[in-house]
Formats: sequence, C-alpha cells, structure tokens
Amino acid sequence: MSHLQLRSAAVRPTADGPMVLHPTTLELTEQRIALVGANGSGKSTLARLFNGLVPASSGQVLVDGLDVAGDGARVRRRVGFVFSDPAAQLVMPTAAEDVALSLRRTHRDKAARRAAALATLDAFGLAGRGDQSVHTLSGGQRQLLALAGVLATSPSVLVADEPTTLLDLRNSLHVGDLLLSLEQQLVLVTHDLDLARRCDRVLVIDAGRVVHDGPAEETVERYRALAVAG
Ligand SMILES: Nc1ncnc2c1ncn2[C@@H]1O[C@H](COP(=O)(O)OP(=O)(O)OP(=O)(O)O)[C@@H](O)[C@H]1O
Repeated sequence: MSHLQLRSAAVRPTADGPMVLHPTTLELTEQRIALVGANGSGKSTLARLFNGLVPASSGQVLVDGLDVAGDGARVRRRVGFVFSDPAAQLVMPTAAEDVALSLRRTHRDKAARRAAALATLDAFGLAGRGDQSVHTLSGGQRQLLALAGVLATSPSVLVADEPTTLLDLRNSLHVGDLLLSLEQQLVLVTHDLDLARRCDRVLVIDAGRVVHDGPAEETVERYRALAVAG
C-alpha cells in the first residue's frame, strides 16, 4: 500500500488571500480513503496536493517518501488522478486512441496497443465505442473513459475527484464498485455518502481543515451532524 503524507502542508493561493487549506499533518496508509465536506471546503485542494496539481504553499507532501515538490515526475507516474470534469483529461480524438495513449509505455506494438485499449473499453462498459469521437460520447461515457485511461497507466494510487457525479445510477454503482475493488490505494473526493461509508477511513473537511478523521461509519455520521447543524 502506498504511503501518503502531509507535513504541515498548507495552501494559500495568494500571499494576501485566505488559506484554502490550513497547515495539515496526515498519514494515509489505508486502502480506501474518502474526503467529504461541503462545497468549497477544500477537498479538491487537498486531493490535488498528492500529485502536485496544487502546490503546497508551505510544508511538505510526500508519496512513498518522494517529495511532490522535488520529484514531481516520479510522483505523477505513481499517482493517477481522475477529475470530476472528464474534459480536463481526454486529449485524443477517439475513445480507443485516448486509452491507447495511456498504454504507450506498456504496449509498444501499435496493434497490440489498440487491442488492449479496446479490451479496456469493454471492461468499462464502453464496448463498441472505440472509434467514436470523444466529443460525441455522453457525459457519463466520457467519465468512464477518463477513468479507464487513468487506470490503464497502472498507478499505485488513484485520486478521484467526484468521479461518479455525471453517471446515471447504474454506472454510478458500477464505477463505485470498481473503485472500491481496486488493488491500488484510493483517495476519493465524494458527496456520495454511501460510497464514503464503504471506505476504510473518512476525513471530513470544513473551511480548509480536517475536522473529523476516522473509521467510515462513525465519521460519516459526524459529517451528517455537522451539515445538519449548519
Ligand atoms: N487558486 C485559487 N485561488 C483562490 N481561491 C481558490 C483557489 N483554489 C481554490 N480556491 C478556493 O478554495 C476553496 C476550496 O476549494 P476546493 O475546490 O478545494 O473545494 P471543494 O471542497 O473541492 O468544493 P466542491 O465540493 O464544491 O468541489 C473554495 O472557496 C475555492 O474557491
């Protein structure tokens, strides 16, 4: 299992602006970790620290002992990131080409790469869509494709920022099951409390701080109480 660490890591986008994440010290070694909290509480910011998409303004972020600030390229090879908006990461014209791009390191031969890409699409419920333009896929299909592309790179950690928001119930359940059954460590930003409850550890973020942190069931209930109290 990977080892994610924050050492007094804080995020303050502008020198005279507010802290988006107050100095936070954490060690994450569990298999499945959920980040929950209100809109704008800082969940995405915290999640993005782990692959350097957001740099820490102070403190340190380590992935398996590698400092994200100094070893960014190696860290990004370990940490796959799925955005809530798949448009942020789909770069090729067709679905098969997009997955094939992710497979370029592991599958040098072009025909083998395409075959592997099509098999990956099948596994993600996108059978027969290989040659379809990414732009004509539905929002949910694009999200499945984005997830397929990231997992095809075999990251040791997957950070997923609201990966089920665009999906219908069936696909949402399918992707939820898939994420929770991954071998890799999962850091999941989600508003889906059913999904959070199935993780090993839940962190509740509020106004840029981790305010609760513990086993899923009881921590989700603390979040509920916090939300109801307003
Ligand atoms: N670069 C930035 N400059 C200024 N403010 C920022 C920047 N990045 C994030 N913020 C602010 O920090 C806060 C936390 O944002 P973040 O995206 O981490 O929230 P979130 O918990 O993921 O929210 P949501 O559930 O709505 O996606 C928000 O108020 C946001 O506007």
